Amino acid sequence: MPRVLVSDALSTTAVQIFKDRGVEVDYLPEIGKDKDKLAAIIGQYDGLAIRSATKVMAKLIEAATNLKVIGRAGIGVDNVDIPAASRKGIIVMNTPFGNSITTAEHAVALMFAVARQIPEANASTHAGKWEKNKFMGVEITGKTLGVIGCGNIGSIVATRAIGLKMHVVGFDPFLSESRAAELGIEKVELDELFARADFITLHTPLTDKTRNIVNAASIAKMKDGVRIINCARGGLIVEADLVEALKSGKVAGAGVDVFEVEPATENALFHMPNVVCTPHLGASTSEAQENVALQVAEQMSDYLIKGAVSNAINMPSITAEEAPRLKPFVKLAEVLGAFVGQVTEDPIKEVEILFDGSTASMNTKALTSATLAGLIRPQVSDVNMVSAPIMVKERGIILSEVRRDKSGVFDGYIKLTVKTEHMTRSIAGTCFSDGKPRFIQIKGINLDAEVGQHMLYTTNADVPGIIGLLGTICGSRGVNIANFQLGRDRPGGDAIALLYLDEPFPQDVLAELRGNPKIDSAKPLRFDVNGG
Ligand SMILES: NC(=O)c1ccc[n+]([C@@H]2O[C@H](COP(=O)([O-])OP(=O)(O)OC[C@H]3O[C@@H](n4cnc5c(N)ncnc54)[C@H](O)[C@@H]3O)[C@@H](O)[C@H]2O)c1
Ligand SMILES: O=C(O)[C@H](O)COP(=O)(O)O
Repeated sequence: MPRVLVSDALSTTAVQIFKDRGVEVDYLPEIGKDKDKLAAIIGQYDGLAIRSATKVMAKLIEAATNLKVIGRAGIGVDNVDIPAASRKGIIVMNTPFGNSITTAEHAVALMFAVARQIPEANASTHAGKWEKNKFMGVEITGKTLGVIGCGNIGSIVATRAIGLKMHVVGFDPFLSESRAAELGIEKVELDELFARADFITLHTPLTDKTRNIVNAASIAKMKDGVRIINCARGGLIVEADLVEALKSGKVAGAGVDVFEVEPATENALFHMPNVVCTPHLGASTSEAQENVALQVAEQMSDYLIKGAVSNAINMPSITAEEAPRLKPFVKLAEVLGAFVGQVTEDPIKEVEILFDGSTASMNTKALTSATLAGLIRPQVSDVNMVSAPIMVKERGIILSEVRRDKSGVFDGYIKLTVKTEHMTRSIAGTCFSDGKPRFIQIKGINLDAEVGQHMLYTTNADVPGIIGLLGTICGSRGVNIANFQLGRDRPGGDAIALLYLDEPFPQDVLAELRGNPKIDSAKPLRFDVNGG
């Protein structure tokens, strides 16, 4: 039974869902804050469910020897070292929509709070001061709101603001004109947004491009008296620059839910007039927390139990419905990759994967990942469908995928072609109704060969006596041949043989075979025929 650790304060709905789905679960909501304790136990778990308090960095990932999936009950995954997780073959998934409305509402709430100085007025009133003249606010009706990042949350904020009679300008490099029109917002460049907005709200992920997007230079481009709201990530604003701009009056107010360093127990923004701070509460409503807990537990269970992948950051999605149909083809793709990976010694420069007929309409991203995993596993043993694409990219291998309509007798097949400096190799395979992978073409030679755990692949000229030669050498050295497959491109042309063996082919017999002038090459192969 797979085992999951919940290391942050998720709704306990998640715990029940894990149990109902047949996943053992430990709920230790405080442990995520204690790096050492977490590292000491993480090796026991197949899954880790987190919010933003658990930092899953390279050291923890190193210790996570059994971990297969990290589930983020929320949106931002900047607390997870995704490249390190991918290299280790760990899927990272989030719950992209579960808390968007809640977070958008928090941004709108902060905007009002800043516009009308509600927290300070509240504190003053509770203190019995009745400072009616002190808290003069501004209306938001008719004002321009600049939304930086018009994805799920940004677009909800935009539509709410339009409902509040604001004019909305948006900057997002991935926002199309048609989407902007659909939302009723004006798409502008960043500098124009800075120049025109009375209120600015941030809704981008924290990336190298967005880090420090609000700094002294960008603030200088803004309107005097601008108000800034940040419910996205702390690193988007240079806090020291914001403090200076608040002091000078350039920025009239700020609503800040997220900080450069969290938990933020000390910060230069604290105690400043008209700075409204909340402790990363954007996603903290009972509705959102139920949503994300339920969703993350379902997604993680689906993956651990059924192999279905949804909302993964570092792996193509595989739905629970398609997982059973895809499974044999994933195996086929791995086996094709493994064949070429084992017979290719030169560094690989290019990989082409052709999806013919029915395979072209399958989840080819998943099939490509599986092919690549099989292909590079002989060189890097610790690789899977998650880590293979990143490793292939890191090695500078050029990858191309081709899809085409059914072109031959098979309903569909996959053909893998690999180029090195010196040669091009190709292999094709399909799955029959028994779900078993078959090689249907090797080196352009047609055949119909099952996949065995231990095999020997030889190439030779098509001349009489090869079967006898292989049989004699193997027989005299006690190597039992369980089965045999032959193929040739034409009479007297190039020929190949596949021998099915009970055990790995002995090295000394291999040397004898390779020394025989009738055999061009002989390569022992091993396939994981039983593994998922
Ligand atoms: N305060 C909270 O509790 C809380 C809750 C949820 C999400 N968040 C944060 O909000 C962020 C946004 O969430 P979302 O669900 O809207 O994500 P999303 O992926 O739907 O939207 C992000 C948008 O940012 C855009 N973007 C990327 N780089 C940009 C750039 N350089 N300039 C402008 N736009 C850029 C993207 O194109 C995308 O449209 C998350 O990454 C997360 O960090 C915070
Ligand atoms: O990215 C998110 O989903 C938010 O930052 C929420 O974080 P939290 O789960 O720690 O509240």
